Amino acid sequence: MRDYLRALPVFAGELPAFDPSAAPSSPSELFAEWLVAAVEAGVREPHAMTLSTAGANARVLILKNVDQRGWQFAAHAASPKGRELSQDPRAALTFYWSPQGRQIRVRGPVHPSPPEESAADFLARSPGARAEASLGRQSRPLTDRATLDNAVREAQRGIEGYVEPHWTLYTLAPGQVEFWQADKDRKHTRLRYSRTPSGWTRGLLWP
Ligand SMILES: Cc1cc2nc3c(=O)[nH]c(=O)nc-3n(C[C@H](O)[C@H](O)[C@H](O)COP(=O)(O)O)c2cc1C
Repeated sequence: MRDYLRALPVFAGELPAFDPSAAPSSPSELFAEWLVAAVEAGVREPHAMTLSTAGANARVLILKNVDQRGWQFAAHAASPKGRELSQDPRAALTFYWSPQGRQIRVRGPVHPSPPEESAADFLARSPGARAEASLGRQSRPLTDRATLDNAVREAQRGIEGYVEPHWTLYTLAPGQVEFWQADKDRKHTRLRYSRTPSGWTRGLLWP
């Protein structure tokens, strides 16, 4: 396996240019620029990201929105990640867009959004996704597939107009955001934004 892994290429293909001196003053603006570039480069699911929680746990989630408040995602509050976030709000998000050799790391505390925003997110989901989420059993042991199918079928009967009260739109308010651009010679470009009381500061990091 070691030789097999060693033979796999890293940062193959053409990599985009990144000039940190021309970067916008806020990380959400640069994130939006990189996201659009990732879509144009054909990255599949560029809005899939790894959420790491303080309980030394990580999983992939879908990004719901980014604005001046932060990066948003949605989940059931009774899931392991929901419980971990209520115990310790410190978290990190990681994006990796392989065709471009780009990584983005976002760190900061996570807060639940107001119930009406969470409800709007829940209602925007498909009926099947709402029914599944309404069960509130995520990550618990499952005896067999038929039990899941029956439970979802049952939940779908009363799903019209129902809002799952534990469904939560979370916002990670970033303290630091790092943009990482791969370089074939390993002289990667790293630009880190740090939040200060007077706004964002920017600085380069050693690769
Ligand atoms: C591409 C992708 C997108 C996902 N999106 C979400 C999501 O938006 N919300 C969610 O709760 N789980 C999502 N999941 C499932 C999570 O990775 C995870 O399995 C689940 O939330 C249970 O995590 P937990 O046990 O840490 O709470 C997604 C998985 C993948 C692979």
